[in-house]
Amino acid sequence: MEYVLVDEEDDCPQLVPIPGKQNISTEQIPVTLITGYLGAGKTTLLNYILTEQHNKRIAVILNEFGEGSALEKSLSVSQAGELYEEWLELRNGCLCCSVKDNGLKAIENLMAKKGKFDYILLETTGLADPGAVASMFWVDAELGSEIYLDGIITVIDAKYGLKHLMEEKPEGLVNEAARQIALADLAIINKTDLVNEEELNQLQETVRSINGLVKIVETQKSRVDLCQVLDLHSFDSKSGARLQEKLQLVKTTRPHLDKNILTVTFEVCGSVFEEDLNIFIQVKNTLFIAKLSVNCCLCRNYQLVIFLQNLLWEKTFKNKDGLVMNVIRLKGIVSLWGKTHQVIVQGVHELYDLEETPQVWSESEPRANRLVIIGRNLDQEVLQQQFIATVLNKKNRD
Ligand SMILES: Nc1nc2c(ncn2[C@@H]2O[C@H](COP(=O)(O)OP(=O)(O)OP(=O)(O)O)[C@@H](O)[C@H]2O)c(=O)[nH]1
Ligand SMILES: [Zn+2]
Repeated sequence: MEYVLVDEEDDCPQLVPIPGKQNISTEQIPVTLITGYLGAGKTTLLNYILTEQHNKRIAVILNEFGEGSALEKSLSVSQAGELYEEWLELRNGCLCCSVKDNGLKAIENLMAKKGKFDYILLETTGLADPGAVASMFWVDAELGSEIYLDGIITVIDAKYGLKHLMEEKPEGLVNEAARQIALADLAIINKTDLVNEEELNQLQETVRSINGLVKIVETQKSRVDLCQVLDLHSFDSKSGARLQEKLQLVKTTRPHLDKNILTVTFEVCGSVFEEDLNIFIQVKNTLFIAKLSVNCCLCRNYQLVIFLQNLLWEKTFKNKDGLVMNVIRLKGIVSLWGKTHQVIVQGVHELYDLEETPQVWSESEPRANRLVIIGRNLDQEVLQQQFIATVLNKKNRD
């Protein structure tokens, strides 16, 4: 069942079913976001994918939208080696702020005109915040869009990557290069021909210290095995089985350069207690309801919801220096009371989502909740304690 949000009186929105939307075909097209600092090798990667790929109709969208104020921007789309241009009207001249209204619609219009693509690659500018673009695609997919977010790739310049990561930003601002790494599912360290082994190791370590979950590959001329790039299913439950193993390998990191961004992980045994209460969750974020409505049976798990809300929206968690924790990406597997299947938790900035995976908890193994959180000012101990205090039922802890 699909829902739309009807925001009647200020803060009490209601969900209303959209008639006739139930039977929408689920054949959605994956979109992969390609981020990376200026000159890292994004376009080289796109060209490589287009020439390597033979059995997919891939559309490449180059988001060359600068900071300028022009209302119309062109959208270059290349498909099967053919290049054409579309004109987009952007209200505020920046794709990340308007992708939902315009960018996505433009892509859908394009498909209506030119026939469906099998895959979409979207290159964002070196400075755009990929998190904003990513969350829009993510939410839209839940709302019945034809497109879903498959993964986020960042291309890093082996020679200048460290320098970009070390750039000091004014108080409160995140280093863009670090943020791109924090969000990524795959980091491609490109131009390895320009560095020696020691430099390469140092960069790898730094990338790993920011994002303990990201897969790192090294390339020259962005030549990477396509199965490492496409169809990653990083945001859906299809990654469930692999994810559990992967999460177990992740370690809490010590920040190397950007003092702030790091990865924190913890495991708490037991199941999250599912209160069978008809509590109306106080919601401030409309996108959140939109997402929860899709998984309505899970949202009753309000203790977990409260933990996530405190972490992502209320930002009530502080580290030991009193600095507010700020999450860029979150991933985990939780065990809900009464559910035989593992549940995936995903978060990008302030959005999060719970989804049951096809993976069943094994009878012989104790159930556990494992979270990996990437962001600023995180403290592993504090987060684990908060998780236990907020989420785990008392009965469970004793
Ligand atoms: N030495 C070396 N140069 C490379 C490699 N890969 C790409 N380049 C060069 O680096 C330059 C920038 O590559 P692009 O692919 O245009 O980088 P980009 O990230 O798309 O750059 P912007 O779109 O400006 O942000 C080009 O001149 C490439 O030929 C590599 O592995 N080694
Ligand atoms: Zn923007």
